[in-house]
Amino acid sequence: MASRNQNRPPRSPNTRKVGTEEIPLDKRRRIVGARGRDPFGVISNKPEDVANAEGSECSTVVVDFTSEEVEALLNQRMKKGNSYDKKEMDHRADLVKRLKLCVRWYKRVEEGYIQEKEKLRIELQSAEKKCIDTETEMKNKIEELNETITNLRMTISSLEERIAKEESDKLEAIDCYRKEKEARSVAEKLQACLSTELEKVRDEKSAAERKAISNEDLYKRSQEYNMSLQQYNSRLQSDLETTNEAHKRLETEKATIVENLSNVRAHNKALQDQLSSLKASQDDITKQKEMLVNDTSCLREELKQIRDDRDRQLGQVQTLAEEVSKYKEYTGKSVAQLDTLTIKTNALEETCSYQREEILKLQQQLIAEKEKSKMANLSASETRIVFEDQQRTIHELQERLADKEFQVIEGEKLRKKLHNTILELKGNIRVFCRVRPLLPDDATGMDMVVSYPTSTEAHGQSIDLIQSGQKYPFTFDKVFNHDASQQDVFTEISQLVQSALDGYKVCIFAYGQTGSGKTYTMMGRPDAPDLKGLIPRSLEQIFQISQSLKNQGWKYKMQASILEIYNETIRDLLANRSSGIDPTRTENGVPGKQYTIKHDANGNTHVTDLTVVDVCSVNEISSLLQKAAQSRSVGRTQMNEQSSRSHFVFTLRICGTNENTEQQVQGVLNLIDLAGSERLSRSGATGDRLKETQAINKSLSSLSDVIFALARKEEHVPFRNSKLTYLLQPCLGGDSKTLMFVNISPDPSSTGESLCSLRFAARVNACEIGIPRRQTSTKSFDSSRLSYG
Ligand SMILES: Nc1ncnc2c1ncn2[C@@H]1O[C@H](COP(=O)(O)OP(=O)(O)OP(=O)(O)O)[C@@H](O)[C@H]1O
Repeated sequence: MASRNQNRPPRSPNTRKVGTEEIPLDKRRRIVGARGRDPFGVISNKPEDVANAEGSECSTVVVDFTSEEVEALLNQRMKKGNSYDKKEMDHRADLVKRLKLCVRWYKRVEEGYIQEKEKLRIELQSAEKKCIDTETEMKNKIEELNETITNLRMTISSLEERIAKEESDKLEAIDCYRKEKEARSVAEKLQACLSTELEKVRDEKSAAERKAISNEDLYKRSQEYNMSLQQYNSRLQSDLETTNEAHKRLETEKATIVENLSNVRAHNKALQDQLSSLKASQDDITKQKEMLVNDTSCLREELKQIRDDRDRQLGQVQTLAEEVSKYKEYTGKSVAQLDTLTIKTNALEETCSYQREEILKLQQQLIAEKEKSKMANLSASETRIVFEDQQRTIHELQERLADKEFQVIEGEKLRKKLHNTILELKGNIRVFCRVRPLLPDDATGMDMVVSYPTSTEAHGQSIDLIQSGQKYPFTFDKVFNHDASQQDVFTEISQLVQSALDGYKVCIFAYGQTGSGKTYTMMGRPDAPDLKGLIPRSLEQIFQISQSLKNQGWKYKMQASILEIYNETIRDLLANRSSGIDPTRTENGVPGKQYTIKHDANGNTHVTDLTVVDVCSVNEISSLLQKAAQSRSVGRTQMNEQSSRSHFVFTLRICGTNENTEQQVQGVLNLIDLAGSERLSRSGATGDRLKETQAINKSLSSLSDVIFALARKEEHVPFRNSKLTYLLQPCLGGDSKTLMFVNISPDPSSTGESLCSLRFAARVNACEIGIPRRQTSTKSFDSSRLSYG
């Protein structure tokens, strides 16, 4: 790749020091090559050095050289042109060699420069393409990420809903479980109570049964005892009866004995013996009787005792019988109680078994609920994990999004910078030429007046105009021939429209003679989509891009105004003219609108009383353009204009703010259809028509002067010379972008005007670099010649 430094010519070593002291730094060009060797060793007096230098100058190392030095070298040659001695001849030969070297070096540098320019262009194109690719990729990624985020948000909300539902289910289950537990404990307590009561009743029942059995035993024993007592009593009675019978018998025996005694007494004596023996036997019997009486009393006492015992026993039996009956009664009661208790117990047992079943069911339910709760806990924890995962993912995505947004913003900044660099490299002031096709009304039967050189260098940028057999060549940034479509033309300027959105001030002019296609270029035919001009296409692009930049946080506010300048008078084309009266005119002594142009410190232009409309869509703009076209035609009729003799200025102010980066841009897009340039001689002007043509020519030459002065950074810029230039003052110069279309008619009868237009445009075009382009010379061009007189 050719080094940029090759653009500088070599500098002689003997002039180097002087040059460093004398020549200002900004004018000096310094070249640094690869090897660090001074190539101007070759420009010494030694022929071998020269030869070496010729072979090695491609590897030029350090060279300082100025155009003044070359001039000095040439002058030196000229001065010494008259001496012919050998030394002088050698010196000249040496000079010639050095100059040849210089010339060759220049050629190579020029080639290198062209290559470098080409490469730079290719690099810029690829960088631009890359930038566009990155931009679309970023946009796609952002869209993808936005989609993913919305999906994730939806998933999260559904998961949150599920979690909330499951939580409520879980709480319900827990509540249910708690209630069941309480019911179960209450039932268990009741069961325990009833069991103890049942146990008590059972104990009581068994005690009562035991008591009844013992009572029955007692009763039986008492009856048995009673029987035995009755038997004993009857035995005692029979014993008493036998004893009484024995006593009676004894009594009778006594009587018989007594009788026998008397008998015996008689026999007493006889029986004395007997008596004594009888006495003894009587004593025995008395004794026996006493014994028997004792026995009887004993028996009586015993009987009494037995009777007492019997009475006591009877009392006891009675109490026992009472007790038995009481016990029987009690047993009956107990049995009834037992029955009721048994019924109760049965009922309780039933309740118990029912409750046991219920408890079993509840336990099963509880187990199921526990399972459910476990599952719910599991799924909740799983969900929580998923949720946390998703939150992490969201966080990551958000971070990535922020990164991408940052990258997009940086990319956008880079794109803007590159875009602007490209435009600056192309030139902040550019001139395009457009030749319209021949129209049926154009003069025919004559030779073609325009041709397009086809050499590679000039291809697409050159145009030759033939007038009276003489060829006038011109070079512009771009030449559109009669075949170029509206889209072809727009493609070339669309980058400028982007610049307006990026915050730059852009002016696009259409300049040319009447009928050369200015209005066709700027407005086209809005009804036919393919034939739409630059204004509708630019506005469509602006709204499209501003919409697509919304994703990056950009919001745009657009304001449109449309005016025309006729005879140095401003006409508001958006003013309401319901009465059909021009608002600038005074009516009944009331002064009309003034339309004074004012510029503020921020570089904004304000035209007093001018209608400024906020616009949000292309449709709104279309209706504004329609309204302006109507106002323009009404104005023309009122002012008795024959054709388009006014400058049409469409201004769109773009105010963009980025809420993400807090950036602000303020761009202006001016689209201007200039009044047709016309030679005074042609217009056949007299009176008002003459004044009108003079005003147009003055403002056009003023425009060219202003652009020229701005490009050359001249201190005095004559903005106030015309309303048009004063109006556009903040939008011209600096880093503003200016594009001039010079429209040419191929009509052979208007070659003079075409030549004039091309010269005008060539002058504007020359501003960009300050020197004439190709063979187009503007040095001798005087703007006063633009008067077309
Ligand atoms: N590139 C083109 N292709 C086809 N027709 C064209 C082209 N340029 C201009 N014309 C036609 O030429 C005629 C004159 O064009 P236009 O009205 O745009 O010229 P103008 O420079 O605006 O004239 P004026 O200064 O009078 O307004 C129109 O009929 C237009 O349709």
